[in-house]
Amino acid sequence: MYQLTGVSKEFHKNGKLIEAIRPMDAVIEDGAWLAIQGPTGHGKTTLLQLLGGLDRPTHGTVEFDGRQLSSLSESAVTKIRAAEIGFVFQTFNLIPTLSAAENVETALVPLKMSGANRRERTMNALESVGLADRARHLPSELSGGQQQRVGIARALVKEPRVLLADEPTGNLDEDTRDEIIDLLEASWRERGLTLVLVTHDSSIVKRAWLRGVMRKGRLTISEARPRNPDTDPDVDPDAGAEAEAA
Ligand SMILES: Nc1ncnc2c1ncn2[C@@H]1O[C@H](COP(=O)(O)OP(=O)(O)OP(=O)(O)O)[C@@H](O)[C@H]1O
Repeated sequence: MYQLTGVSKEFHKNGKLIEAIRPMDAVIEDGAWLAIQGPTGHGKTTLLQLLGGLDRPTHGTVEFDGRQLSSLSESAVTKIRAAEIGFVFQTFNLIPTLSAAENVETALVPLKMSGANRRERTMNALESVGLADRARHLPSELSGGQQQRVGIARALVKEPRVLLADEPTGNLDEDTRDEIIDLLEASWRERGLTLVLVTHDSSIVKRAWLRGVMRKGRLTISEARPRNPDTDPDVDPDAGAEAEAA
């Protein structure tokens, strides 16, 4: 799914150089469930932005499904992002003046489908997160957990290949956190997604399949738990090798 080679990201602020990502390599296999933790300011969000094509590395290449995000035009990356990459944010990022359904539907606008098709997919997505009966509610009329469910429906409605979640439960209490992680995990399992999630919460990392640690701008990935063949979907063991050969 992802192959990062020699990737670094530098920022310049007030005449100072900030090395948010130091030169690193990584492979994230198709169908992986990777939870990334690490101290604050060590590059986790920056890494997610590179994986999502929201930003470009200073050096190195980010390959997504055989395509080098770093060398594609802005419009080509925007197209990939719109069709194949779902984002979930800590602060939900819903548009306050739009209903739950309208917020979800916004993700389909760039995909050029009929209004009827958009509305049908929107309702299916809201139903899949248990919020069909809240379709007309504004974000301010929903609880934090419900708002995050809308955020997840918005990310899933386009049927992405990857879900990138940045502290998706950071603003929620523990019970709601567990519900949201259950939902993300079910989506990963049922839809065969690749799930990459950043969190400060060790109890979430224990549920993931792979544990990533981001320290001083470098990611190391290790197995968090053995794969359970009864409940975990298959991954394509050659995905990394294929990306390497491409
Ligand atoms: N747009 C930017 N301009 C300048 N510096 C930036 C920018 N984005 C991030 N940084 C800096 O890069 C470093 C890594 O930031 P990043 O947000 O990736 O860390 P993080 O691990 O996600 O932190 P947290 O856990 O607090 O969210 C920090 O020193 C941050 O100040």
